[in-house]
Amino acid sequence: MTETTVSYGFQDVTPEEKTRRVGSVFERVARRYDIMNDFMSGGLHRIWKDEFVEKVAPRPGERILDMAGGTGDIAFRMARRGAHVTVSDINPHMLEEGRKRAPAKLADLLAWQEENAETLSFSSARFDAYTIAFGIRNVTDIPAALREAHRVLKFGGRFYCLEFSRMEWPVAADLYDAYSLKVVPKIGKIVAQDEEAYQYLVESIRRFPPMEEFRAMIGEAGFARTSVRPILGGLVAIHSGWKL
Ligand SMILES: C[S@@+](CC[C@H](N)C(=O)[O-])C[C@H]1O[C@@H](n2cnc3c(N)ncnc32)[C@H](O)[C@@H]1O
Repeated sequence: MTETTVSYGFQDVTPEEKTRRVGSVFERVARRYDIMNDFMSGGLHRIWKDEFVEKVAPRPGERILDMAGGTGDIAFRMARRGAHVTVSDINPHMLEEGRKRAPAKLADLLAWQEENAETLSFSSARFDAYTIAFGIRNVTDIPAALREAHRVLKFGGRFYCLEFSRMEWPVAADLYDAYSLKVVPKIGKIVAQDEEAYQYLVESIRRFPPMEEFRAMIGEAGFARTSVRPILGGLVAIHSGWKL
């Protein structure tokens, strides 16, 4: 009998092993996670996150679940617009860094809760919107996480995902490949003292499904009116869908 495997970067491992290894990656990098994002992307991740939150268009009083919310970058942006945001992540070390960084004036709008995206403890039809930024490719069972996103949304609720994808500009794509696979792990070694963690993070981008394939997966989870907006030729993409 063949054992089910999933990708951990370029390696195929058991689902349990992926969950364990991803947990270890984010435990190790939690303290340097935010500074590494600036180093790796030259600050671009801030612009992508701003664009993502523009698309979400949170309204005052809305209840939003920011899944795989890590150290809170997306949640802070949405809470600044008056939304009540539950920041959930499987990793307590990432949430702990987020709590430390949270602006005091947003405290009443933020709740922090450890959760596995695949098996949420929230009741059904609870949130107006669900966001997940640079998180879904780290989840072991992606279809299960998408089904859970659909379950916890109210009817009329919105789903948004920001994730790295495949750049489709030919020359730029080759340069980006070389930069991410060869340079980023070295930056990880210097800044976060962890080359292996950043090797995984860049390899996992290559193993993530292409935009249209991922869009189909969102549809299979039950979402309607799915769409995808590529940014920088598909380097990153914003996927969205509705629970109708
Ligand atoms: C690259 S970080 C993204 C953090 C944040 N959303 C951001 O944009 O900066 C990925 C996060 O996914 C979380 N994660 C991985 N697997 C998860 C799962 N099954 N359920 C919830 N969070 C998960 C990790 O712990 C990590 O905090």
